[in-house]
Amino acid sequence: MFELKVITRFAAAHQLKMVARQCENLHGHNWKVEVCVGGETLNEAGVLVDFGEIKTHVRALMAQLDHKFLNELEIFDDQCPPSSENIAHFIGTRLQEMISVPDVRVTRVTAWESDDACATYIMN
Ligand SMILES: Nc1nc2c(c(=O)[nH]1)N=C([C@H](O)[C@H](O)COP(=O)(O)OP(=O)(O)OP(=O)(O)O)CN2
Ligand SMILES: [Zn+2]
Repeated sequence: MFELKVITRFAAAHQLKMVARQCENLHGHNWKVEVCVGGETLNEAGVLVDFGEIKTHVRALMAQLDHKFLNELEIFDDQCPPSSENIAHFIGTRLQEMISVPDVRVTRVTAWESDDACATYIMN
């Protein structure tokens, strides 16, 4: 299998309950997001899918998150708070819906909220 990775970033604010107490205060992160897509078959140009297509889709998703107060977005709520886990899940599931190339699927999304902490959603 071939796997491609595209890295993007966004800045946003959030509040989390029931983690470390200081997370309940409004605060922000500069998230780094790694998106991986995989597949078996290369096209006639010798690529799985154009990096540009993946970047276009990921940028559209980043635009929904960048410089937002994540708790106020419709995609998050008390059952799905804006943790790095749920951010990675949101990006992965939406990106899969956007990719137009058959047999290319999102394999994993990693959301780094700092240099030393990240959450990865692995797609089935
Ligand atoms: N599994 C998760 N744990 C935590 C998440 C998360 O999304 N998934 N998020 C947070 C908060 O975003 C919080 O802002 C991070 O705070 P903290 O862990 O305290 O980060 P620090 O850099 O301040 O940590 P140090 O202890 O100074 O390294 C928390 N947990
Ligand atoms: Zn935080």
